[in-house]
Amino acid sequence: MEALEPADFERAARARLPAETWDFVQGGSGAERTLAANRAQFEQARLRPRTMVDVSTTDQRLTLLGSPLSTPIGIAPVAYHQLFHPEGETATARAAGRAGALMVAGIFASRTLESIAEAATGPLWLQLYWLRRRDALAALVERAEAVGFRALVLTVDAPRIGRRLRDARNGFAVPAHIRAVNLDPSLMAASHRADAGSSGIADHAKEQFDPTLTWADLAWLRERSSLPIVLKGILTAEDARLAAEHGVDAVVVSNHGGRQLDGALPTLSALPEVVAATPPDLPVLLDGGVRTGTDVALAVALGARAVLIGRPILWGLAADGENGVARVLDLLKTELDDTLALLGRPRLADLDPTAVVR
Ligand SMILES: Cc1cc2nc3c(=O)[nH]c(=O)nc-3n(C[C@H](O)[C@H](O)[C@H](O)COP(=O)(O)O)c2cc1C
Ligand SMILES: CC(C)CC(=O)C(=O)O
Repeated sequence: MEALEPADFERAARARLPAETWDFVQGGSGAERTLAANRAQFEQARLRPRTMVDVSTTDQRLTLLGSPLSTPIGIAPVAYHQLFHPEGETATARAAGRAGALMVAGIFASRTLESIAEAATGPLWLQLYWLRRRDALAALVERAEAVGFRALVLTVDAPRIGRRLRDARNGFAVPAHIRAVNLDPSLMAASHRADAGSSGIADHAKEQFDPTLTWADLAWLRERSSLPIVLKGILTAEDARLAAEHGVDAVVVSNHGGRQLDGALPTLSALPEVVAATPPDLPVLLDGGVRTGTDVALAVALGARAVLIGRPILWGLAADGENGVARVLDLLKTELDDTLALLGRPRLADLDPTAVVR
């Protein structure tokens, strides 16, 4: 049967993936309240359609940190794409290129930065965690810059890993043959075994993530790279203001897909305060629970310049590799196009808060 919405890929992916991988993807932290709330906010919001507007052409193109994009729908950073398809991140990067979409590769990518860059035909950003081993981080930044990555995305909501009960119950560990190949194996060993009542992911983070990260540390990253710096995991006006004061180039309103602080604000609720607290020229992106073109329009109307998609990309990748990811992106783009036309707001710039009732 032809897939007509991203949820069709969700069913296909579930049928293909081992149960513990499925739980790793779909799960959140704690009671999964934030995971559910991300979706609930999109489901409860309503659009105010305008009529008698010429919508014979719609346009979802934009420029983000200097890169032209065909769509405001980008790919969120996710560890270990080879958990979902043998080609891993290179398949995802090719699909992003076909869609004219941004791809954010993860620090725990299972393919090398060089091979991802070679597969990509569109803009790539690299996500970083604040590792204790700053020398490894510095080397990664240098490599990323050398092969053409265009921004660094520092994830700031993970000083440690949220309590993910599904992974702890499953004793989830990254299978030995799937590796974060851009980092020295000695830094990754803990990911591949799980202690009782924990997961390899959580144990690894405890060992390797540096929880002392503060605003003052951004200077270290600035010194090492001329690439734009994006902070991922901002949920409050206070932190948005600090990001702007520290010269950050963009922020991503994110609660890590409900995988970190359970009970944290859903992202669509946090977006307006972050947008209000940032200067107009500082792009605000959003991720968490974006599943349809309507969701994209809601986020853009409330001030997001672009959205990132996490799990649906993995569903496409698991179901059909590069073609699955390309189809998921294509479906979302088509849905957004329909939404812009039926809403009477044919360009992204026509979307503003008056398009939304919450
Ligand atoms: C399986 C999985 C792995 C993830 N790995 C990372 C990661 O390595 N770095 C990161 O910053 N975010 C990671 N995230 C969070 C995503 O970047 C993103 O914030 C989240 O998935 C967006 O929500 P959505 O899945 O509801 O679209 C991961 C999410 C999932 C589901
Ligand atoms: C390997 C993990 C730290 C990746 C992650 O951020 C996540 O699972 O949410």
